Amino acid sequence: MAKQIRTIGVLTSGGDAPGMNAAIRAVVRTALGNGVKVRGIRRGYSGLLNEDIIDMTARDVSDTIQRGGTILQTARCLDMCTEEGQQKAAAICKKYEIDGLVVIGGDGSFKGARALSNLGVNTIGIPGTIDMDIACTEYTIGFDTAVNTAMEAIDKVRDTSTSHERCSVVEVMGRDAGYLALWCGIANGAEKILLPEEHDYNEEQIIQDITENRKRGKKHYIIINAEGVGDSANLARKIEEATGMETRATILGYMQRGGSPTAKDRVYASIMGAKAVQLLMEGKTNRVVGYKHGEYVDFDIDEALDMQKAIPAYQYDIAKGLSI
Ligand SMILES: Nc1ncnc2c1ncn2[C@@H]1O[C@H](COP(=O)(O)OP(=O)(O)OP(=O)(O)O)[C@@H](O)[C@H]1O
Ligand SMILES: O=P(O)(O)OC[C@H]1O[C@](O)(CO)[C@@H](O)[C@@H]1O
Ligand SMILES: [Mg+2]
Repeated sequence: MAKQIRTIGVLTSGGDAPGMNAAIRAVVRTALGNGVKVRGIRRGYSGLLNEDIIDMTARDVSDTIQRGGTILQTARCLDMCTEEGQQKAAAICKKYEIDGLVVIGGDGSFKGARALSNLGVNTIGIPGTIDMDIACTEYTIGFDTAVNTAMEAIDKVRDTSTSHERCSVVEVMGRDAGYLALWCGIANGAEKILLPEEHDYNEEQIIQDITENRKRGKKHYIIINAEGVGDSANLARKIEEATGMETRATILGYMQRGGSPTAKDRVYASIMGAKAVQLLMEGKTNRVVGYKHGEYVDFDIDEALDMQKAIPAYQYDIAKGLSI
């Protein structure tokens, strides 16, 4: 029979994502509603290693569902990538009598969760990342807010680009993943989308395309460039030199990760947060919550991390076809 869970820990890790607070709230209230104590771990794995741990009540998460960022703070913690750091983190969980840990973050954070699971800490991951790069789930908390924020910003860039008949290189987040760039590319009707996953990015071809577009009477040329491709200012300079079309680079940056979560992010976060606690209460460990084929599901973390996710070629091709 599974050991009864008396205390649950919760932390957020990696880049913050809108909806993380809704997930924390759901974890806290589902646990407390089932007579389980909650310890909030501040600053991700860094806070765990520094024993930055607080008891949480239902009131601690009042008035947070609508707030961006994470009330628990977050961090990227290199020590957690070492065996020594992982052993220490597991020992601290035991010291604070944490029978189950909920980790809200991206693929990197899940690797830390897997390490803790292997060291005997029951751990469940919730996908919270604006990158949407977790293969086992069709949705990650934060993506909808981020893509809508970026889309609205790019609409504004487009207005001024059209008015001045300029080219704009707009850099969106995504160091390794191009989902945000692809979605903005389609939603904003961009002429070109540059993704970290596509290695066929060809400056000559972009320059030729811009020249042909001008001949066809297009008033602007919008390039959505993912952070992983980067170098937007340099690309803008080269385009201007080669085509004579005034070209500006706009880096949207952290505005994409901030802001109040959309209804979609709040709802997914609330359900995933509650499900994570239910899994721990069933004695499960080393699982990650996901959303697949219209249902909330869970996967083994090892299997989830082994799954591959590629940019859908079909969607990318359609985006190209619509940009004529
Ligand atoms: N291989 C690993 N083993 C143990 N812990 C890891 C490992 N990789 C990452 N982590 C931990 O998870 C933290 C967050 O990872 P990372 O910076 O990749 O962000 P993420 O969770 O993928 O989120 P996002 O990509 O949305 O910013 C790292 O700072 C580190 O503490
Ligand atoms: O500057 P930071 O905090 O390392 O974050 C940048 C990275 O994190 C993400 O924003 C995801 O949170 C990636 O898209 C990006 O590459
Ligand atoms: Mg990641």
